[in-house]
Amino acid sequence: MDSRYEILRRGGGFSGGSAGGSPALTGAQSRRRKIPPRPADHKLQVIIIGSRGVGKTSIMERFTDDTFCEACKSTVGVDFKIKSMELRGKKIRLQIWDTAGQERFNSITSAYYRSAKGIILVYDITKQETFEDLPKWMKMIDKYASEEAELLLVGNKLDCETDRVITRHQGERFAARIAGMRFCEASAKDNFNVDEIFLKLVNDILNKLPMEASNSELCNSILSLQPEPEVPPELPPPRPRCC
Ligand SMILES: Nc1nc2c(ncn2[C@@H]2O[C@H](COP(=O)(O)OP(=O)(O)OP(=O)(O)O)[C@@H](O)[C@H]2O)c(=O)[nH]1
Repeated sequence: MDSRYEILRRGGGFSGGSAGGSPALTGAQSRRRKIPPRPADHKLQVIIIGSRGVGKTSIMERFTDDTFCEACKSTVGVDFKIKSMELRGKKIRLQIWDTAGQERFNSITSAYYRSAKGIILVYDITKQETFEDLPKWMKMIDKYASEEAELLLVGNKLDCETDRVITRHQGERFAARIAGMRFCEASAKDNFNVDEIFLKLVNDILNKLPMEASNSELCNSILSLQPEPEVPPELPPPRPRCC
């Protein structure tokens, strides 16, 4: 079959093409359509957990779609989004699992922990109980997640500074007690530190991949979504995992 016909047929019905007498593609269009998308160098899964209403969905949607919903529905079970990103010259296909904060979904959500290479544990800096729930979430991590998973604690809703009840120091102290856990505060609403959460987590995950460790690209790290800083100042340097 004529390869040009193949291209037209696959593209048929899309975006305002005329019904009869298909115009020939220009050389440039033809070339553009033939190029398949570059396959991902790495496919990674990360999971977002934390109590109800802390902003897990909002963080995910701010990162994947740059949107924020003032009154979104509670997640039922598990939802996910995919975002491709460039990091250190590698194409990363990131699958983000957004879990329900309600306890009654724990039996469903726990099934997603095992394959996650990174875990984002979120609390709300304006809600004491979401911080007090953290040990409960750590138990879930200990029980269901891989020991190799990178951990990041996020105090969300930083834009609500006047309603803050959990100090930054409390968040830092909690994270410091968990071997290898990083910490930052963020605002999904104001889009503060959201890209950094994912970039930092993926960067840490890549550092653990055996192939990557010997790769000289490590010396020239570039986080493509954010030209600078490479390591956000909010995040402390990694600590070795030990108890
Ligand atoms: N002010 C402010 N509100 C936020 C922020 N992030 C989320 N919210 C609001 O908090 C509420 C809950 O947000 P969600 O993203 O649905 O929270 P969730 O953790 O996914 O909730 P569950 O699915 O029930 O577990 C919504 O009304 C959001 O608009 C933030 O950074 N600042």
